[in-house]
Amino acid sequence: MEVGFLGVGIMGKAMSINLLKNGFKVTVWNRTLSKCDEVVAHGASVGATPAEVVKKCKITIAILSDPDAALSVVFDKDGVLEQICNGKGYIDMSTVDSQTSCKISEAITSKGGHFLEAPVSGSKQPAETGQLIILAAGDKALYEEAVPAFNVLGKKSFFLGQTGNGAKMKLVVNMILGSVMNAFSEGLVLAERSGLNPHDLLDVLDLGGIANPMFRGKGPAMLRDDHSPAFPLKHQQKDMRLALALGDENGVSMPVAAAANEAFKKARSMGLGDLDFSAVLETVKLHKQSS
Ligand SMILES: NC(=O)C1=CN([C@@H]2O[C@H](COP(=O)(O)OP(=O)(O)OC[C@H]3O[C@@H](n4cnc5c(N)ncnc54)[C@H](OP(=O)(O)O)[C@@H]3O)[C@@H](O)[C@H]2O)C=CC1
Ligand SMILES: O=CCCC(=O)O
Repeated sequence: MEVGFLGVGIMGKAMSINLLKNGFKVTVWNRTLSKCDEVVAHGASVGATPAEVVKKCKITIAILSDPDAALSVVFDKDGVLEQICNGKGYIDMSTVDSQTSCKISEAITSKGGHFLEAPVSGSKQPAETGQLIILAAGDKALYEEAVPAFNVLGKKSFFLGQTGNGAKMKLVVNMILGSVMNAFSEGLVLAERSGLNPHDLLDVLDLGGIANPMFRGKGPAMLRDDHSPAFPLKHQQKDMRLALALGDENGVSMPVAAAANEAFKKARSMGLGDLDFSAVLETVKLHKQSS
């Protein structure tokens, strides 16, 4: 199957290379075109614009930073809308809000195209190893058509119904993720400042009821102040912001998520936005009591 791929950032690069390794033909585009080189080295072709990719491919996948980026590649000059038509499918795997997804869906379908949103849970390593969790919603027929690709990209795909449900599910998951990361960061600093060995804390956590792959995977690196980006903090803050807006729309009080969002905003203001979201740890370390 020939697949178009828009966006070869951390996720898109890993996912498009994974498709190539599993026998798919892939045509890639990235705003910064030079970033396509590594994917081309694995056998991809390059399209000069999103429109050119859509013209060439029956199905085009996108995974871009945020709502502005997702809208831009569809609506701007040389964008997806210029070539989408009857018989072609567009799958947006970016993490955006449901309003953005619905706006894109309406535009695609008004041109006769098919639209599926399919944000993913899981990060850089699951993207490299095909272990993502795919949260799809929208056009069921396009979902069925995309299952062979989803089976390469992920360990499990969910079809969640109407457009917007995938976006909402992803935001709920990442709201929890971001809140937990803040509590974990506070725990690491509290352990150290109160005279405990934080490595012992990691061992204790790993044996208990709140053991999880994130503590296990990121904890040791965080203790080394290594925040090499797998999931950039600026994207986690965007997700907290969008999840809080979803809370507003639905009258859900989320004081924990609101506090976590403030910590991520603080981290961004400290210039940590391009580091992993674990760098929120640095905001906890800022506060040192003077005796
Ligand atoms: N990293 C992770 O662990 C996960 C990320 N996600 C989500 O996936 C999406 C991508 O994440 P990730 O790969 O980490 O992000 P990156 O920051 O690594 O990549 C972002 C991509 O978006 C492109 N982009 C940004 N702005 C624009 C624009 N205005 N027009 C066109 N292209 C644009 C970038 O192009 P350029 O190279 O030119 O800047 C790049 O291709 C985000 O929505 C994120 O929340 C979901 C699950 C996990
Ligand atoms: O959206 C990003 C999710 C990152 C993760 O699941 O570790």
